[in-house]
Amino acid sequence: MAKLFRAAIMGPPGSGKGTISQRIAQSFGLQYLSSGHFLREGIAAKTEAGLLVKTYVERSMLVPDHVMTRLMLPRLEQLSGHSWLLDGFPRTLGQALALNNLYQLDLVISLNIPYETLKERLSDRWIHPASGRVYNMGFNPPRVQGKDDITGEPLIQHDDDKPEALMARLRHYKDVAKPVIDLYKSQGILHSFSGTETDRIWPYINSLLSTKMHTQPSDTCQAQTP
Ligand SMILES: Nc1nc2c(ncn2[C@@H]2O[C@H](COP(=O)(O)OP(=O)(O)O)[C@@H](O)[C@H]2O)c(=O)[nH]1
Ligand SMILES: Nc1ncnc2c1ncn2[C@@H]1O[C@H](COP(=O)(O)OP(=O)(O)O)[C@@H](O)[C@H]1O
Repeated sequence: MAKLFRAAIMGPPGSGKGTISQRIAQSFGLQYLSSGHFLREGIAAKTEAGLLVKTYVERSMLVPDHVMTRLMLPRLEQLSGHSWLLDGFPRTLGQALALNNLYQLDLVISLNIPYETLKERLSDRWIHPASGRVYNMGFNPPRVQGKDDITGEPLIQHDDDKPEALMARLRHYKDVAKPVIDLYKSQGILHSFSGTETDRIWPYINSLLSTKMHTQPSDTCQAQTP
């Protein structure tokens, strides 16, 4: 059977994880799972998971590791037989170790983007809440202002994308991510990319993935089949 490919993308809020993940999913056919989107979906649908995490997500606090792993690991089990890309999970060392017990990641992408760039991007970020599609009024504006391209539904902004909340979020991200990054570095699977423009970083990621997925045959065709 073809070897499955398993990857994760890390980086501070606004670093382009969602944007790059969408390109990876489209170009390489990986199943894409964003923890933030998954949690918000549960909250909107008032599922058991949604009720459990609501207070944390609404205050931009990390959901405790035991809750997060209890939600995400079964979700990954549903993707067995597919190659996948995780965005936003694992975020802590505890989550990374729990994931490690079940799956060996093939590749972790880490994005290093300067603070000023993050601030500018997030103040301009608009989201279609139902799908998680992300727009930016300068970089990739919707076709009709304030409306999602596919559904025509209204776009929203997250409160915690405002500059006053950003510095604390970034500091917190760095503290929590460091041991996770160190773990993946020690496993030899971490690849870091720095820059201020997604379009300049993307060709390097594209070529890295082409090489990695080419050297180990993947199930990308299966992954695209519903
Ligand atoms: N100006 C600009 N905006 C970008 C670029 N890459 C992504 N964005 C926008 O920056 C915001 C944050 O990107 P996103 O992918 O949501 O980052 P995430 O928080 O790491 O998932 C979104 O509004 C994107 O459309 C870029 O190269 N330039
Ligand atoms: N891996 C995770 N561990 C704990 N909480 C998480 C995780 N992923 C997402 N969350 C929760 O969901 C919220 C939104 O996540 P996300 O969309 O990734 O945005 P951000 O990058 O701003 O944290 C977070 O503020 C947090 O409450």
